[in-house]
Amino acid sequence: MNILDKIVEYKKKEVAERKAAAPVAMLERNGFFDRQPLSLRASLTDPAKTGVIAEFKRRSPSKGVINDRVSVEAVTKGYAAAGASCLSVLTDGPSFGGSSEDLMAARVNNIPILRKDFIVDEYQIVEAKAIGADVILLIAACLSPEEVCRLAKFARSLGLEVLLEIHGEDELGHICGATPIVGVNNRDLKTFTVDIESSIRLIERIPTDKLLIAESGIDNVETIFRMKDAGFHGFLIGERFMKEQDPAIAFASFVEQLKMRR
Ligand SMILES: O=C(O)c1ccccc1NCC(=O)[C@H](O)[C@H](O)COP(=O)(O)O
Repeated sequence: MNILDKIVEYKKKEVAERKAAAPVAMLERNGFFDRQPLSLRASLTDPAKTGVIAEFKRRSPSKGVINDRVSVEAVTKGYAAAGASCLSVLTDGPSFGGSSEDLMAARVNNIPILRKDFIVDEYQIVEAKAIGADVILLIAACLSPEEVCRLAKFARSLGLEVLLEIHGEDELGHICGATPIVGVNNRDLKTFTVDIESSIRLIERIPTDKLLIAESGIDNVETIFRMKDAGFHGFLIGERFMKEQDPAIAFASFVEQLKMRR
């Protein structure tokens, strides 16, 4: 069994336990449930912003501990102030050291927030709304095409946007009418190999009406410009900033480099 299958197997157990402890009706009473979500699409296409989805990520299966000394509130405020189009906050505990509390702490910011987790059940989408997320991630490698379309439609019925993540050609069939935003993960989540070139090749096969996000392994502005030229509209970046002592300062200096190249 590969690491992704293990994560998903554990996730299903975790969700079943949470469902029993806090039924949906209870989540709907959470403070954030009735707020109007912000739009990732609008933010990504705003020329005043960077197109970067800046991620708060304490650790990962591929890298172990990245940074466990910083506060989610301070880092995400810095990301937002420096021009992030969106925040991505890991809410998975066992593999990434994240939590729902992290996302709620990031909600002090007035830009869209992606709930970064392994979503396998409608319950997690209700949770996402209840903790203040605006966007959810659906990972093709964890779901069938039918599950993607069902979960995406459910998220949209709650006013949330959906980022569908694919990695290889074999996942192109997961794209559907309910998934207008498609992310191409440069990292193979089963082997952790990162390959920017294969993502660039893959986008030629994605319908041209989709908003495209490049994800993972982006560590310099040159890569952003290459990927922009190839047709990507947004860039999800975690470790490049989180590995630094002050991720917000690292992001601000990255943004300066982006501006100089414009
Ligand atoms: O990052 C991992 O090791 C990982 C392993 C298994 C499943 C998912 C994983 N990462 C999730 C992500 O998609 C990244 O956190 C995100 O794209 C940012 O990547 P990076 O800029 O390389 O930190």
